Amino acid sequence: MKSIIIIGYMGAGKTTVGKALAKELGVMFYDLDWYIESRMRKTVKQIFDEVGEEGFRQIEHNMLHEVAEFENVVVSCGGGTPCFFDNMEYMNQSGNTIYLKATPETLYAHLKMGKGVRPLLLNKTPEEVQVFIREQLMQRESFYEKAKHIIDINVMDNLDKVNETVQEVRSLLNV
Ligand SMILES: Nc1ncnc2c1ncn2[C@@H]1O[C@H](COP(=O)(O)OP(=O)(O)O)[C@@H](O)[C@H]1O
Ligand SMILES: O=C(O)C1=C[C@@H](OP(=O)(O)O)[C@@H](O)[C@H](O)C1
Ligand SMILES: [Mg+2]
Repeated sequence: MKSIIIIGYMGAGKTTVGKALAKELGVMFYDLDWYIESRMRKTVKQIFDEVGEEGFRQIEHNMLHEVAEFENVVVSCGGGTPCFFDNMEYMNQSGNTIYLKATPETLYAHLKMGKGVRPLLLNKTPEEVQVFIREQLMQRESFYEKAKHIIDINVMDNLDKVNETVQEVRSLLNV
């Protein structure tokens, strides 16, 4: 199986869906943020604090090249991964890319439920976060839409939807 690479904005469910998909397929799962954290022995937040977003993007680019070398795996990227360097073209060459596409409202609802720390969203009021998501999604969409496959994620009010998305990916890729 060609590796499956999941992309999309923060809160789309890349990590959640990727993990469930890999489990079902019985293949290894790599979340790029987790991979970075274990290789650097620092959290994503610590990396942002120490070397800024620019430093993080360089590390992310390097680590992407490590995980994309693995065969027969599922990889979940960070929301910004496709938008820097030639990462998107590189991912399209290395595997089957899938964009989990969601509305700003769904993304915000997911992010509010989740406990994960996202440096780009810190120190903002709820209103500011919603505006930020809408604006950044518009800037990033053209990168995301280069993915080989796009799956629309509707408002997800329960985790059964994760399984629905996993089945959708499987039928799309015939895996
Ligand atoms: N299909 C879904 N239904 C409900 N909640 C979801 C779904 N997918 C993700 N979530 C929740 O949204 C939050 C963000 O998901 P996550 O997988 O971390 O997104 P990403 O990796 O794209 O930023 C998590 O708290 C997760 O439990
Ligand atoms: O969108 C982004 O620029 C980022 C998304 C995060 O990953 P998730 O999309 O899994 O939250 C993480 O890589 C970092 O906080 C930056
Ligand atoms: Mg994630």
